[in-house]
Amino acid sequence: MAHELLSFDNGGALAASLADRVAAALAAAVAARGKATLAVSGGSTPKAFFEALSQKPMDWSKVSVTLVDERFVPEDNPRSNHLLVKTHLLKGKAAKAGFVPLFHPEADIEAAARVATRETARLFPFDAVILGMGTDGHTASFFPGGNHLAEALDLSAPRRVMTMEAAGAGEPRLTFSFSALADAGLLVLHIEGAEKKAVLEKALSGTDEAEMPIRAVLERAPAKTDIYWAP
Ligand SMILES: O=C1O[C@H](COP(=O)(O)O)[C@@H](O)[C@H](O)[C@H]1O
Repeated sequence: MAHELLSFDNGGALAASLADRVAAALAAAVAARGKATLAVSGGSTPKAFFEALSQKPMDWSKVSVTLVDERFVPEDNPRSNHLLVKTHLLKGKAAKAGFVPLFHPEADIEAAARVATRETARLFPFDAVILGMGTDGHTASFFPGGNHLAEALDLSAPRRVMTMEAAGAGEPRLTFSFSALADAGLLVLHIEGAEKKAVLEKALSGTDEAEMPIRAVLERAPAKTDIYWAP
């Protein structure tokens, strides 16, 4: 499907613009259906965006927030994406939002994925999904060499939370399937820096999704992907 590159002078300008855009999408969903759903990424890139979004006035009590992917670690682990969102987004005006975690303290990660699939089923389709991208071309936890990559990228498979292990992933991961993310009302890829711009250009110049899973989003997502970039 189509994608569009939106370039900004700096990360602050990007964060402000993206926060305006996401807040408008969530407010429109609340006005239309009485509720809104948002799935965000972890990593280092989204902090300024989270801070800006947390201050947007709207009826946050009607908004459910979740993660596109999570490490199989509890919320108090410094590498937890939940901790990142709690610290930078679920505060200020956004403190009233509901948070739906992917991590659950089950005996094993497959059991946690089953619980997360059940607990997140009411969120689809997402009103807004904000993806990130690693310099290896992964997005969500769709990692090159991931043990469940082909199933995760299958758009005809049911929307669900899956497990993923990969050499580049560190801990075992929980991730929404591509089918759960790809038809969002607003689908954004948020990347910053010259290195990620070069990774994006490489992704756009080829077709092998196993090499660079971000290509699935750029080429096959039914929703248009808006790429927010700043140096
Ligand atoms: O592992 C992850 O990394 C990507 C990108 O993170 P960044 O630190 O380079 O911004 C992120 O999109 C994903 O949610 C996260 O789990």
